[in-house]
Amino acid sequence: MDELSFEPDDSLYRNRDSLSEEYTPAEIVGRDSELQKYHSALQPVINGESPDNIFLYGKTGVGKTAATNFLLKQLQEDTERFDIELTVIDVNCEGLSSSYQVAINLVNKLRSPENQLSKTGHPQYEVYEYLWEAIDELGGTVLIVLDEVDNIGEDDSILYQIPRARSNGNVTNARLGIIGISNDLAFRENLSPKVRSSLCDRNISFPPYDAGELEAVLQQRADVAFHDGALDDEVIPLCAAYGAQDAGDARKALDLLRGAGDFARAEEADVVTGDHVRRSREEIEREEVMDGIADLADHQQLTVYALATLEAEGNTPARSQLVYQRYETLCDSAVKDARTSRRVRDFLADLESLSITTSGRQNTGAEGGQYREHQLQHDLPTVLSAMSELIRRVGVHHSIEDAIEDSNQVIV
Ligand SMILES: Nc1ncnc2c1ncn2[C@@H]1O[C@H](COP(=O)(O)OP(=O)(O)OP(=O)(O)O)[C@@H](O)[C@H]1O
Repeated sequence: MDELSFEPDDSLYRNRDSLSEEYTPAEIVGRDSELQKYHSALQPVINGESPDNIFLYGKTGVGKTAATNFLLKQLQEDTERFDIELTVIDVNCEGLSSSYQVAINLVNKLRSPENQLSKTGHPQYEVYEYLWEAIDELGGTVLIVLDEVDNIGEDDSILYQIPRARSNGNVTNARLGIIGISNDLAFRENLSPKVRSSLCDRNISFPPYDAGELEAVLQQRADVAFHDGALDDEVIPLCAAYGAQDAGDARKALDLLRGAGDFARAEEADVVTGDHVRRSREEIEREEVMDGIADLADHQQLTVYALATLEAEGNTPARSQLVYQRYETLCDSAVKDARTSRRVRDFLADLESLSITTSGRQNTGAEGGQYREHQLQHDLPTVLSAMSELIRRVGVHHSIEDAIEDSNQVIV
């Protein structure tokens, strides 16, 4: 061994970073037909022809960005080989809610740091003129990639202006193409016909991954991430099966695998097992539910709070009526007008569909009626900590006094 070389000292991971979002895989697996279509849509570039405008759509985590990065890197290498001038400008439209903002962003990507445009205060036509100028200066073929393009909102004129810039005589020296990427499936449908016909020369749909495709994605990444023999045989099929259930999202499947590796590492296990995967999944679900509760509107959170106090008293599963009474008490304490009991029943149905609570139907027996009973789907401390901000405002109910660290507040 070279004295100065570094050796990984982790017995499980060889390269944990390769499971992260930033890592670019050497190859894209499980997307053969999509890559084929994408490749053929980009073919005009290497022929020195005007590029087609391409629109990629599919749900989150299905490989749209990964396939784009992979193919454009390949295209850049090949254009160099054939002496074709190509510039790729990549803009993620997250946080850019109009064509104006996207155009300024594009201009600034093409300008030197000392020559940047300020973000406001220019007439729109002027920003477009700067853009055409900068693109003409580049010459050759210019591909503009707009990821998460659905953020652009109603002012979508740029999606019309760029594809038409050459035929409108705004750009004469460069061939211009646009690649729009979106995970909002309704976005393309809602584009004005004018924009749709210019932007969508080629539509490429990325469907969710099935379990077999996810296995291929995970296996390829695991070969880089883990030492040989570090994973039990069931680990990858299990992550793939869960990933396929979770909307066929490769990002989630990779997170699950990394979580399992982290559980195994924390307990200094020799191998990652199916049990680690299951615990990783529970942890991820728990975080999702925490986020879900924290995002609820106040009256929905008050409904969860009511159920949590009943749970702390050992009174769950609890009938809707009982939940409602406790909810009214909490509303009083919060100095909020209580919603109707019917509305709270609707909240309880919503909470069940968000996997925050579970509800069951019971028969009343002789009268032949039915009623619903509810309980939390997750442990009480998790739920209470997701609602800590609301509890601070409303006050600590006496039933949860022991479960709250800082219960030095008004007791309801
Ligand atoms: N076929 C694949 N081969 C290897 N890795 C993949 C593949 N598909 C997706 N990934 C990985 O999964 C993660 C999510 O993929 P990607 O960012 O391409 O999804 P996306 O469809 O663009 O999603 P979003 O719409 O949320 O941006 C990335 O870490 C990516 O490297």
